[in-house]
Amino acid sequence: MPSTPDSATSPAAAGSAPSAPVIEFRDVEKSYGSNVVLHELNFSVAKGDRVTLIGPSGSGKTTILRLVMTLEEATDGYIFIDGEPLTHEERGGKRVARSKKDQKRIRQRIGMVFQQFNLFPNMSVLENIIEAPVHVLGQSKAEATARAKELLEKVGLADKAEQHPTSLSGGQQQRVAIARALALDPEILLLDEVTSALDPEIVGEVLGILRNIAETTNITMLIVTHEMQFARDVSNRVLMFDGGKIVEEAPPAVMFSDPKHQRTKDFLHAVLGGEEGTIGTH
Ligand SMILES: Nc1ncnc2c1ncn2[C@@H]1O[C@H](COP(=O)(O)OP(=O)(O)OP(=O)(O)O)[C@@H](O)[C@H]1O
Repeated sequence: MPSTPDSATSPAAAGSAPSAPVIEFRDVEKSYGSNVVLHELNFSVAKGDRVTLIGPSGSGKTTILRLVMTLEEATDGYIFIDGEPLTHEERGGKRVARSKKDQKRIRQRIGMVFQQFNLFPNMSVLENIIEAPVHVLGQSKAEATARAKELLEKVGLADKAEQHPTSLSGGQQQRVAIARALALDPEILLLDEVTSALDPEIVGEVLGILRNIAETTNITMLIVTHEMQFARDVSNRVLMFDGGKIVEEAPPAVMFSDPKHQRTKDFLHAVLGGEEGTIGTH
């Protein structure tokens, strides 16, 4: 198995400018004991793509994000970020782990927002946002603070910088978490069910901010969500998973109005209550 993206099929081989996919999964397998949760998974994500992963509970969507974030390691296969192996590479015919230093360097290009916010409760909002820029990227406190203030403005929380996360609503905490992920100026943003822990009436405020980020930046996004309208609005590709495999891929307008695979039809019917034809029409 080659350790770099296949030159025979790359744009470079076809004579155009060389550009590796931003994310590539090649024959990735993930097991927990005897439970195989991802089966020889192959897909790639181009720069600026917004890819939504949908599928029933347990189909492996979150595991994919956790693999990209290096919170989990694949059992087999290779993940490439900008053409560079993330956690493992092939050397001398063997699958070899990369150094923690290399993994950390690559991971700095990736931001993730979790369902449960994961903010530091003992730090102020501002301290939460500048922590990684200062300690991971080595920015000065002044530089990181200036950027954090811009981001707080962007997520509508400029007046909350000195408060602690516990004094904020769930929606506000998630907006802080989004600002924190953006503070690293990530090339890739991973969104894992970011509205699932929120009361229905504040889901819209968080999705509105993410829509704005999608419209005003070129950040590559990998999104796990049950908010099909959000997927319709933001993404250009939808991948339907079942049992750790991709069963169907399509642009959202096609996936939500004319799914081909029976599993996709059943899933969308269950999620949308038979209203799949109306997604994107309002
Ligand atoms: N740390 C773990 N240890 C053991 N099994 C795990 C672990 N994490 C995930 N799994 C299993 O991996 C499978 C895929 O889980 P994953 O969370 O990726 O699914 P999902 O599609 O994101 O589901 P949901 O929509 O419910 O979040 C499930 O069967 C789950 O039980």
